[in-house]
Amino acid sequence: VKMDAQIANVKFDGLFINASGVHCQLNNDLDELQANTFVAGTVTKSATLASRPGNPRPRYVDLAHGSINSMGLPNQGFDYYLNYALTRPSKPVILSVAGLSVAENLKMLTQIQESSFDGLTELNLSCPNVIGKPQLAYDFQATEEILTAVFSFFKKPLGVKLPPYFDLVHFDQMAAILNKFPLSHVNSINSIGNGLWVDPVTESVVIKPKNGFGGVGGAYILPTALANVRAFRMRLNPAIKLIGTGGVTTGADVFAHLLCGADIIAVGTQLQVEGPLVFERLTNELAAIMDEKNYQDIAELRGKLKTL
Ligand SMILES: O=C(O)c1[nH]c(=O)[nH]c(=O)c1Cl
Repeated sequence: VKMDAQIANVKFDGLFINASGVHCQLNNDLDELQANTFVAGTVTKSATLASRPGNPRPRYVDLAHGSINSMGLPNQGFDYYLNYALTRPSKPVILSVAGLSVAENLKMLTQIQESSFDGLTELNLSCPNVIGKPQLAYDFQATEEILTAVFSFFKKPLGVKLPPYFDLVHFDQMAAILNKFPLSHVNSINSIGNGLWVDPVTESVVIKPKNGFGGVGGAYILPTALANVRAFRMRLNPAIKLIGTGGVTTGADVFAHLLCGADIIAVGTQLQVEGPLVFERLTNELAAIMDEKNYQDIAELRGKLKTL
């Protein structure tokens, strides 16, 4: 079964990447994914200029049908990941940046522009867990302003990582903004921000930061992820590709994301729970579904979701 995709000048020989934040903080984590036959590319942990320890622990917990996290952007610092991208990969590396200010984002993007990096860059506009900082992409004016500033000098392929939206008018408004820019891709969705999990035994929250509020991932968020992928596919210029992230735990979930229009599939919580073997399982489960339906190539079904 033919499973590949292209975003800008970057060819992915397969469908699967990790979701940023999972299995991608250190070189060894990234190398392990790069070496995995069923992984088509890797995304680095979103970087800030300086390295960060992140929020106090416990800051990640697996739940019955997903996860909750308030990591707080722990990362090795931007240079570490740029260096990895420049020296190590056999497969595409997507460089994720999440500066704590517009200026910090512009600084990192300038360094990428001036470097020999020729892969994809992803501007994370949706981290929900930096205390005191909003998820930038919920502010439409600020989003348009930062993208205008970025594209005034950044000439390499650039995508954005978006939070989930929950209102059709918001899809219209955000897509109208994004369509103004020569984006390589949109990665939708990030975790559903500021969920809360309660342990009835301890009568307590389960993560320490932010009084227990954190981004929700995993099966809980699949319907929201599918809606966002579909909504943006229906609204964005076809030249803007889609990375479908959120809620993928089975081959059927992958198939659903593809029907909604995803070009590439990112796996987060299920990768955290199951480890890199998840990619072989998802590949096999998807291939079985495609065989059963007599599809030879993903291109035959991508974006072809039917309505009633
Ligand atoms: O707390 C985090 O590090 C984090 N956690 C998320 O669920 N999404 C993000 O984009 C980030 Cl940056």
